[in-house]
Amino acid sequence: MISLRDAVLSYGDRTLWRLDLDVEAGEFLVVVGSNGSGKTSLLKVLLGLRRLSSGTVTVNGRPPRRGSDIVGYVPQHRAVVPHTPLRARDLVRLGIDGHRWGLPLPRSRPRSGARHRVEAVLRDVGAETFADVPLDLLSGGELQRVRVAQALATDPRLLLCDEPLLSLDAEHQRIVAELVDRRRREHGTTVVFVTHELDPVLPLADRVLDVGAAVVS
Ligand SMILES: Nc1ncnc2c1ncn2[C@@H]1O[C@H](COP(=O)(O)OP(=O)(O)OP(=O)(O)O)[C@@H](O)[C@H]1O
Repeated sequence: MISLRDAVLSYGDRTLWRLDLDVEAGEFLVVVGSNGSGKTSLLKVLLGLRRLSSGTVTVNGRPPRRGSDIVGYVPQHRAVVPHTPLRARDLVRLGIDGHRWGLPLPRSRPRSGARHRVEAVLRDVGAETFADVPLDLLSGGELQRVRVAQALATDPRLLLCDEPLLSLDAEHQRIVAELVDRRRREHGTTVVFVTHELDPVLPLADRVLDVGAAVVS
């Protein structure tokens, strides 16, 4: 599903990592590394939002393409704007209608069946009961479930999660990690999961990649 060959990411003179990596379909890869080691940058390469400095990357056999339906993304959490008019179900709907990743993408045409799809993913993550609650009123754990639902809205084959356990208590860390893993088990979705919290995901992970150890010396 993912292949990186002699893949190097540098910013100016600073090389963040050099990676040779194959991730199989249905694999659960956990990515760790210190602050600033390049974990988010790796996800952005896989999303087609950053170019490698050298080497090659393919996702599902092709160079990554921004806005691809086969990739779902749970970005690093940012605070919800107070008094936002958006409800949980609206956020999930945006995952289908084109304003994914906070970027206005060209395809903003509503798709047939989108409403049913929104209901289905809200059900999948157990968010039906708070689907109509404004986002700024949701608890951290509820909001994180809705953000996972948004990433799953296009039925992706690859799910990229950037620290989805941040600021959740231990119980909700387990709930969110298991939610992602259930998706992987039931649909064969490949998972790349960036986290500083290893305990909740170690029982689920096939492999752990330390990008901090993948730096060129
Ligand atoms: N466009 C850019 N130009 C220059 N430097 C950048 C750019 N984007 C990111 N960086 C730097 O690259 C480093 C890696 O950033 P990245 O966000 O990938 O780290 P991270 O491992 O996800 O960190 P954290 O754990 O703190 O979220 C940081 O030092 C960051 O400042």
